[in-house]
Amino acid sequence: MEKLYPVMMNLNGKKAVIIGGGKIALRKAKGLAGTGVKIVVVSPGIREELFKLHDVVWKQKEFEAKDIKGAHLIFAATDNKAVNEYVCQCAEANQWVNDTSKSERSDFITPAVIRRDKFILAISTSGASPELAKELKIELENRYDNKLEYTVDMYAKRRNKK
Ligand SMILES: C[C@@]1(CC(=O)O)c2cc3[nH]c(cc4nc(cc5[nH]c(cc(n2)[C@H]1CCC(=O)O)[C@@](C)(CC(=O)O)[C@@H]5CCC(=O)O)C(CC(=O)O)=C4CCC(=O)O)c(CCC(=O)O)c3CC(=O)O
Ligand SMILES: NC(=O)C1=CN([C@@H]2O[C@H](COP(=O)(O)OP(=O)(O)OC[C@H]3O[C@@H](n4cnc5c(N)ncnc54)[C@H](O)[C@@H]3O)[C@@H](O)[C@H]2O)C=CC1
Repeated sequence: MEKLYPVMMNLNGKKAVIIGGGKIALRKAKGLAGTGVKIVVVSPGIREELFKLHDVVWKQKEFEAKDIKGAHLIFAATDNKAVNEYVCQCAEANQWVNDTSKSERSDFITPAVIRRDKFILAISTSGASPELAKELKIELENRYDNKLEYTVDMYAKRRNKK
């Protein structure tokens, strides 16, 4: 695989479509929540917690190609790998797809994340071991504690004075 490029995205006003309404769909939606992105979930069934999330619109149906029209980000998160593969096939070349069941098929992947307001630490193994990314996150959570919010604000203030 080619090397991956890390980036922090401003998703305000963009559209993300998640195919599937289960555990992994919920995890991806939680990561997107609060970014200002419009989240559409396409799935015959949906977890209650996902349904209740802010900014989520649920289309109760099985996936069809037209469901990803106009989407900037697409998450193929069904428990059916053939459906996930079909989602990838349906995407236009200028759309970004994350196949949660097959990293090599993805245009982007989501890292393990530590967030302290403006401070964001993203940890990735380039898809090699999500489990390790999660373990490292847990290990680093104490090192980068809530105080960091204030440290960032302090540095930002000092910077703005210049
Ligand atoms: C490529 C990637 C694509 C993507 O999902 O974006 C991907 C892919 C896959 N994950 C799989 C399995 C598991 N994933 C987790 C957990 C997490 N997975 C996350 C990210 C990523 N997972 C991306 C790479 C990240 C990197 O750069 O390293 C985390 C970090 C963040 C997040 O989910 O947003 C989140 C931790 C959240 C946290 O911080 O707590 C666990 C453990 C658990 O759930 O507790 C397991 C079970 C153990 C195991 O299998 O290792 C499978 C097999 C599926 C199958 O069996 O079919 C695939 C498919 C494949 O490998 O091809
Ligand atoms: N990337 C990651 O971090 C991980 C990815 N996975 C992958 O994610 C997949 C999903 O896992 P879970 O969310 O736990 O499964 P789940 O069983 O909780 O949810 C599956 C969802 O897919 C929906 N679905 C099924 N067929 C569909 C169709 N044709 N169109 C639209 N929606 C459809 C179901 O209604 C259900 O809501 C797994 O099969 C696995 O391959 C699993 C673990 C971690």
